[in-house]
Formats: sequence, C-alpha cells, structure tokens
Amino acid sequence: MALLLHPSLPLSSQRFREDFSTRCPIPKSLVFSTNRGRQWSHSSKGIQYFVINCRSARIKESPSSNASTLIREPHKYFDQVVITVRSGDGGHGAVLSLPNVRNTSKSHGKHDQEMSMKKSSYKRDSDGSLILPMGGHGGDVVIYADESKESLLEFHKKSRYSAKRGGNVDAMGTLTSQLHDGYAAPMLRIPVPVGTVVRRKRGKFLADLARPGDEILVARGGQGGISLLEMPEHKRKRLMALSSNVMRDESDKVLVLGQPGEEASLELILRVVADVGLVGLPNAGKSTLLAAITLAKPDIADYPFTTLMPNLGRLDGDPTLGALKYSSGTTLADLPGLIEGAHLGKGLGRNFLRHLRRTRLLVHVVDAAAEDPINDYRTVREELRMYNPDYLQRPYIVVLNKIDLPKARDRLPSLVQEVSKIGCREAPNLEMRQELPTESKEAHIMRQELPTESKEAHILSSGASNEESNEKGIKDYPRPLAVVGASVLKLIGIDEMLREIRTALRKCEDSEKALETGKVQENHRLIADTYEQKIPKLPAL
Ligand SMILES: Nc1nc2c(ncn2[C@@H]2O[C@H](COP(=O)(O)OP(=O)(O)OP(=O)(O)O)[C@@H](O)[C@H]2O)c(=O)[nH]1
Repeated sequence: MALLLHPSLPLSSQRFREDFSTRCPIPKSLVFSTNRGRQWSHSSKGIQYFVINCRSARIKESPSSNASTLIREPHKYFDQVVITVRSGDGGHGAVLSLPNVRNTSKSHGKHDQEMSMKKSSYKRDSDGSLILPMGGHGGDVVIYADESKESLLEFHKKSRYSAKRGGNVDAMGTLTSQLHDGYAAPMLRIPVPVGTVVRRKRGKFLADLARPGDEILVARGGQGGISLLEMPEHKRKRLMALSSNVMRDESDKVLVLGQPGEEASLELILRVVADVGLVGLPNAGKSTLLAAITLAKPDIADYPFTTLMPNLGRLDGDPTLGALKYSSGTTLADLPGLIEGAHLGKGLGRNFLRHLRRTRLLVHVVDAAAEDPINDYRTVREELRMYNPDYLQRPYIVVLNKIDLPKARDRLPSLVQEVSKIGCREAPNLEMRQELPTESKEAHIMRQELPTESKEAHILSSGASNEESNEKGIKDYPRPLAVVGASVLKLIGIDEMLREIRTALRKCEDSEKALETGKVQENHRLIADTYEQKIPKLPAL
C-alpha cells in the first residue's frame, strides 16, 4: 500500500497528524518506508517524503497477532508476475549521393560517370547492382528457462526490459566503399525458472518453458532502414539500372528509418516442477518432513503458514533399483498449508494449488495429534476437489504424522483404518501427470484467452466429464495407495514412509512407460493402417 501525500502538505503539522491518525487506523507493527527504502515508525516526527510505502513484515515472534498485522505478502507473487518487454528499434539507413557526381559532371560525360561507378569498389549483388548499407537490426527479446533461477520475485523489482536499438549507417551523406551496415543489437535474453509459463497479459498462451534451455522469442527487433541514393531527376533513370535503391521522391525517405521494435506485456507464471507434492493443513509437519528426508532447509515453526513459497527438496534415488538407477533422484515440493476455502482464495492455498499440476504423486500429511485428524484430511481432499477434481484422481499416500505424541500414537490404528476407507476402490489414475502438465489442457485453457487463475481453475473443472465430477464427493475418488504413521520430527517410521513413497513413484513411472509404449504402438498401428489403405489390394491369383 502506498500513501501519496501532497508535496505542499506540512507533514509535521498537527493537521496532518490528526488527518492521518483518524483516517488511517494503523496497527503498531506498521512501518513507513520511502520509495528509496528508508523507514520510519509512524511516531517519527518531521517525515518529509511524499510517497510512503506501508508494509509490515510477518512477525515470527508473535504468531498470535495475525489479525491486526498488515501483510504485503510478497510471497503471493513469487510465482506470478507481469513484465513488459520491448525489442530494439532498427537502426536508420542513410540518404547518400554519389561522391564524384557533382565534381565530375561538368568535366566528364555521362558515360564516364557510369564507367567510374562500375569500376569502383562498391559492394555489388550477383547481378552487378550496388548493395547499399542498411541500419542494424534491433535486439530481439528472448525468455529462456534457467536452472539457476528459483522464483519470479526479482521481476517485481525490475519489470521492464528493453533490448538495444540497432546502429545507424554511419555516413556523411556520400557513398563510399568503406560504408558498413549499422551494427545489429545483441539479443536480450531473460532467464526465468524452469517451469515458467509465458503468456500475453490476459491473453494467448505463448510457451511452457518446462525444460532447462527452453526458450521463446517474445519480441522481435525492428528491421534496419535501407539506404537510398539521391540523384537529380534527369540522371535517376540511368542510375536505376545500377541500383534499385534510388530515391524517387521525398516520400521514399521513410524507407530509411529503422522499424520500431515491439512492446509486449507478458504474464509469467511459475509452476513448480516436482515429482511429489506435499499437501496438508498448516502445521501438519510438511516442512519438517521435507527437512527430514532431503537436504532442504525450509522454515519450520509452530504456527501456521511458515511455508510461504514452495520449498523443493531432492530425495535420493531408490536403492532397491540397483546402482544404475540409484542416482536418479526425486523432487519433493512442500506447498504452503491449505485451509478450508483455499480454492476460493482463502489463506495462501489457492496460489499454490496450481503447483500440484506437475506432480505425479501427492503425499497428504495429517497431524494425527490434532483435534479431528479425519476432518482435517477431508478438508484438504475437499479443497483439492473444489479446485480441480482431477487432483483427486492422482495417486497419493497419507502420512499420519506426530505419532511420537501419545495422543496420536494411541489413535493411530483406528485412524489408519478410517483414512484407508475414505474413497472408492478404483485404482488412482496413474496417467494423470502426463495428461495435465503438457500443453494439452493448459494450452487449451490459455488459448481461450482467459485472464485469471480462477477462470483457469474453473475451466479445468468444467466440461462434460467435470460436471459429473462436481457431483462426486471425495468418497467417489480412489483411496490412498498407502497410509503410514510417522513422526517426521523424531524420525519414527521414516523408512516405511520412504518405502511407500518410492513404491508409489515406481508404479507411476511404470504406468507412464507403459502408456508411452502403448502410444508408440498405437502410432505404428495407425501408420501401418494408412499404408495398407494406400496399397491397392491385388486380386488373388
Ligand atoms: N511432536 C511433533 N511435532 C512435529 C512433528 N512434525 C512437525 N512437528 C512440529 O509441528 C510444527 C509445524 O511443522 P511444520 O513442518 O512447519 O508444518 P507445515 O505443515 O510445514 O506448516 P505450514 O508451513 O504452515 O504449511 C513445528 O513446530 C514442528 O516442529 C512430529 O513428528 N512430531
């Protein structure tokens, strides 16, 4: 929030203080900062700046004071940003005259002039016509996926990117053999995290930069202007045989100007790429789980929403697969806690729900020592269903956490039983990951030029099949692949949990491979069928 104050306002005056304090009730934790980043508390006297950014940071030490705390929530935007890019204008060409025309026209005949031009060392085409220098090409703007980038936060500080313009033809008005084209401006390459989707602001899908090195040209640099030869009218016709770039009249001068670059407003949306997505209510222990089994160092605290950005961790490969495959690790994403109503934008949840799209397995973390763990579990399933019913088709396991606490330990057997029974026996859709993250649905949605994530979510959950799924409850979706009790803090039951995660992942991989092979075979069959149709059947002898 920024308060704009009129420069003439005596800020230290009583009136200001009264106006300000009556019109803007502010919490104690409010900090004023100028647009240059300096800060004052609101009791400071003699504030002399005109733009005051009001922000209040999350206060880790006082979790209870959440209601009165103003939060600017930069974390909400780490994964979404609008930037403006501009490619460079093309450099200008030049209007040139032949050097010896004026000096020699009196002393030599027309024939001599043409001969001298023909003999000169000007650049020529294969047909002998003169090549005149051109203005340099303006710089293109390219966005590419860079593994070293983790979030889109930096684009909030700098949201405008302009490539350089091409160089002009450096001429003094006379054609010489030393004239060069204007220099072509370098391409401006903007790195973004792997998994960034690029689309026009409120519009067309442009690219899904899902792999390192994927790139897209988002603004093409302007073309350089051409150069023209200026000639007195009576000599023009003859010269036109030597060069096509002869200026016919003043209006031709427009061709000398470089083309302007393109400007585009782009929306960048980061979708975390991870094999496993950890979901659960705030405080369930997701970050602790991630820290227990990977080298990730997420924030852990005993109050909700410690996780403001998805944390990624890498799990070592499966040792049972042997040396060759052991090194192939799995990425886990710890998503901020979901709360009831997250799909409507409550809490931090909805912003992060889309990150589940690229995961192949979900791990539900439930605080088994909570008041009503079954209800908590249902709440999260329900939120996922409301956001996108397809998420409930995805394979998942449930970790009943905190079994080091007596309350959780005692009820573990009954909890396992109850959770295992929620859902139908139908096998989860192991092909989910291939259906969702690829261009198909996403591109389809974006091509419909939908502005907001909410619509996107809506569309994902609309359509004929999804109408049915809206009628379905969480009981109609597949049961978990496994339910395990663990204490991720005290490292109890970790081995079993890891075993279940790896087994589930292996199943996903196997089914993906099977699907891939099926697709290839189907393709071969189609090709064979087409081929057969083309070959006329010979009558039997
Ligand atoms: N006793 C016990 N406490 C745990 C266990 N796992 C996590 N905790 C505690 O539970 C609290 C919340 O843990 P986090 O890992 O931050 O929970 P989270 O689900 O990531 O929370 P959000 O970031 O809000 O989504 C912390 O105080 C942890 O120390 C466990 O197995 N046993």
